[in-house]
Amino acid sequence: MRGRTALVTGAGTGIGRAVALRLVELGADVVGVGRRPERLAETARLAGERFEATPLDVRDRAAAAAFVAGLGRLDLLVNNAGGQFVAPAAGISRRGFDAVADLNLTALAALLQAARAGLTTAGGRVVNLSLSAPDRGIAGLAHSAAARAGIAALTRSLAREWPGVRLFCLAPGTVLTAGVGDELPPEVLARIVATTPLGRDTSLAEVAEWVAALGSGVADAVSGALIELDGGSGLVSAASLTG
Ligand SMILES: CCCCCCCCC/C=C/C(=O)SCCNC(=O)CCNC(=O)[C@H](O)C(C)(C)COP(=O)(O)OP(=O)(O)OC[C@H]1O[C@@H](n2cnc3c(N)ncnc32)[C@H](O)[C@@H]1OP(=O)(O)O
Ligand SMILES: NC(=O)C1=CN([C@@H]2O[C@H](COP(=O)(O)OP(=O)(O)OC[C@H]3O[C@@H](n4cnc5c(N)ncnc54)[C@H](OP(=O)(O)O)[C@@H]3O)[C@@H](O)[C@H]2O)C=CC1
Repeated sequence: MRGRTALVTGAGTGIGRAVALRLVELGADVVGVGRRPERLAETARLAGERFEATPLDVRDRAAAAAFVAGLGRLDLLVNNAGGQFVAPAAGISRRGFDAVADLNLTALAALLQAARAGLTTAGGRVVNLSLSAPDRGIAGLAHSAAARAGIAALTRSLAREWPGVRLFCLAPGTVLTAGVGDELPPEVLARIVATTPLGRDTSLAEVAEWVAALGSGVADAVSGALIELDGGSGLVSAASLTG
């Protein structure tokens, strides 16, 4: 990855940090964004000088577009920033739905639009993080499942429209980050993990390695693909986070 520039959103925590560190380890120059400067600063401390942190809210369209355009040539874009709250659909207000749809789909689409020229110049690659099997429905996550299914469709559509740019949708199942621990009680996470065919979670290192591999060019015969990194959980049943 030496000599290549990567942008990782949500690089201050969890999956985003692990991805940023792995890419730096492989020689890339990594730009990491997120809202909380102190989280990004910790990633920078761990990563060393080839990581550059910029506080940015990806939902701020103007700021995000200007920032991405300023990067110029872009070899790899990792759209990892995301999140939601767990609630039954009946308890999700219009504003709540909009907030989650915006963060996980609309803002991501806008960032891709802003990065198109830089990606095209580089013959670059994109990894969009989604969530395992949203198309089967996830009870307690209607807003996010809808947005995440949209990411896969967006990935496929842009793969048709942007010649020379490879786009992938990487959909983990359960990755035991602090972020997911704040959202879901341990017994719910244990139940989801136990019911996956492989009976296991997905490690941070595995997600980071997949992103690095897709970003490195080993999968350059592929574009538009959805890769479910979930121990097979999407195969067995629609998930429920509400019991
Ligand atoms: C098959 C395998 C499967 C595998 C399944 C694997 C397990 C799950 C995998 C998922 C993993 C992860 O995502 S890990 C990442 C975990 N971390 C997170 O997701 C936390 C991030 N969440 C957030 O930051 C926020 O919730 C975010 C979505 C961005 C919204 O932030 P905002 O500041 O824009 O929102 P706010 O202004 O606070 O609120 C906007 C509206 O949302 C409403 N709202 C906010 N929280 C609410 C709540 N708990 N219940 C109802 N409504 C809520 C508010 O009342 C507002 O509506 P009004 O009242 O009408 O005004
Ligand atoms: N952990 C899991 O089991 C799974 C996670 N995922 C997805 O993978 C991604 C990373 O998850 P994980 O590391 O576990 O969770 P985290 O909560 O640790 O990561 C989310 C990251 O996104 C950043 N972020 C959130 N909102 C914004 C915003 N508006 N602008 C810029 N950055 C933002 C956060 O930083 P800050 O708050 O500082 O802005 C944070 O670094 C998420 O999209 C998540 O939904 C998918 C499947 C499973």
